[in-house]
Amino acid sequence: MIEARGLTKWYGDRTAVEELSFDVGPGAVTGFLGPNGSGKSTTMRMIMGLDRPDAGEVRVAGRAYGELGWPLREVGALLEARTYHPGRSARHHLAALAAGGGIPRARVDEVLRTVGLAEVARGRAGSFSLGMAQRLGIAAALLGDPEVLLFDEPVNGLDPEGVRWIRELMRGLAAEGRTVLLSSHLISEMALTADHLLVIGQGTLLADTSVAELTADGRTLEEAFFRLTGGSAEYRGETAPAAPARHEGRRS
Ligand SMILES: Nc1ncnc2c1ncn2[C@@H]1O[C@H](COP(=O)(O)OP(=O)(O)OP(=O)(O)O)[C@@H](O)[C@H]1O
Repeated sequence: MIEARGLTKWYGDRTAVEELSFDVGPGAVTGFLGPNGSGKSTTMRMIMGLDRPDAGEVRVAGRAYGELGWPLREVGALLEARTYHPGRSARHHLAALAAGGGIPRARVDEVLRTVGLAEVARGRAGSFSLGMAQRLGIAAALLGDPEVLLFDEPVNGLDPEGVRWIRELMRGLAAEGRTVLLSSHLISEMALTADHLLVIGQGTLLADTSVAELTADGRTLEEAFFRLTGGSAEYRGETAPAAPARHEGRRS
């Protein structure tokens, strides 16, 4: 269970997250959706104790992250790929995390097999592709066999087989009764993976609802998302490149 109450974060005079309150419950995949810059990563960082809220609080398994005795055994997260030393092997990286987190060494080989990196686990992780780095980040999140899991854009860089694998992994973790919070910009993928959705725009909560409810009137999840976030996208490109100004010559 993740419980956020009045969660607020400013960067200078910019409000990244404002008065966010929500619960993420066990036994389901909860999708975390929002346009670029809407505050998803900031929220996940606050859940993981990496950013301090300016107001409000967030609890994981009933406690603030900093109060957890063995945090890796309570909550696992993939927030960014490539958070390892490039000269270390995947196996060495995970073994160091296990040693520091009170996790049996045997878990290292288990999670390497789960994410499909067992064959390459002795090579330098610095040579990993983005997809392999994502898999290593997922292995680190799973290492402590935690009840609560957070994944920020886990399908980033994964090939179609990897995307399908992530979907099945997320669904499997939820089916085991775990709490799974998943952010992704791939709405079609979210429609296949998530049971519940938190939608944010400009740092505030726009919807806390089930996927079924959001699409009950026959709209696709993408249509529902655009309707919810229509006014809150911070960055928008042009639909066609602007034509260069023409200097019309004087005709005689
Ligand atoms: N370390 C930081 N310093 C200053 N501003 C920041 C910092 N981190 C985030 N922000 C700002 O906070 C806001 C929320 O950013 P955040 O990265 O949480 O959004 P996001 O929803 O994860 O975006 P994306 O989908 O693009 O990853 C943005 O306006 C961003 O510029």
